[in-house]
Amino acid sequence: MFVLCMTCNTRMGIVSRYSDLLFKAGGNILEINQYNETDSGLFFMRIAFVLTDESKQETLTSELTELATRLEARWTLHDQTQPQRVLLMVSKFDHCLIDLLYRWRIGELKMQPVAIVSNHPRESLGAVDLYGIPFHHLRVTPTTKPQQEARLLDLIQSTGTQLTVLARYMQVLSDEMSTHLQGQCINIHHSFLPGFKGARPYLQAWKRGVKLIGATAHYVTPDLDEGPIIEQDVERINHADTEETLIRKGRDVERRVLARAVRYHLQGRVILNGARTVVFPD
Ligand SMILES: Nc1nc2c(c(=O)[nH]1)N[C@@H](CN(C=O)c1ccc(C(=O)N[C@@H](CCC(=O)O)C(=O)O)cc1)CN2
Repeated sequence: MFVLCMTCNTRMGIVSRYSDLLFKAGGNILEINQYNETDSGLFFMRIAFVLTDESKQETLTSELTELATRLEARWTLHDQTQPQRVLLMVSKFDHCLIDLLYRWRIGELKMQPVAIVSNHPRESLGAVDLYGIPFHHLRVTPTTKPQQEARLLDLIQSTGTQLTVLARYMQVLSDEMSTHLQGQCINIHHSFLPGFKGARPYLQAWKRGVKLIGATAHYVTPDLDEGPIIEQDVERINHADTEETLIRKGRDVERRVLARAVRYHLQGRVILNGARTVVFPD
């Protein structure tokens, strides 16, 4: 199966042009989603299709390129039989990492984990099964971040990483690194953004006395906790909760929000729209 994502200035006939092109190329559309953003005049579309004759893929790609040029469209085409190479990053809290690895092991997340990176030694993860995925301890201090990030960048390039997931990685990536990874790095923030940014959102939530806590998965940008949001969810809490019970209740929300965001990204269901996203959920 292939997934085509495109965005361009809206006009009549975009859907029919693509569906006609795919039909003539022997493509069978399995799922199609589109959205017209009236304010901006932008059009967004995702088409999942199979090719009845795989040998036509090259011709199809050149025809799609021509059409995108005529439409001045931004587009991507992913062969879903080629799982994306994913680098997972973690600090002390491993619940999101373990959850992603479990969903990968049972086939829910179609990805190819290529490395697990932590700023803490392997022992900090205890007896967690990493299924033979190479583990890299990249220690960092405020003064060694450039060197550490140079090693991280080497690893991302040498493993052919296509998606980096910050699964409770608690170090701020530099402007250079987050810009280099634009649209290819997803972070799980343990609050319902824009509320309670920073490193201790559950303490902030407890002090504020909120009745709902949440989690937010977003693409990483140089602006801390400001990246385009992919997915969010909440959990009801009450006056009797402490920071500890919020951290416990928060773990479940973080796990499901990050897993959904990673799945949507891997399935080509997220299209960047400036500082926001268009998401076609499954
Ligand atoms: N460029 C970005 N890098 C990271 C982002 C981001 O949005 N843009 N998100 C963080 C994750 N995060 C919240 O979700 C977060 C992590 C860490 C901190 C923080 O203040 N860290 C301190 C050090 C904390 C420590 O050593 O324990 C720091 O880096 O000085 C705030 C928010 C991941 N990276």
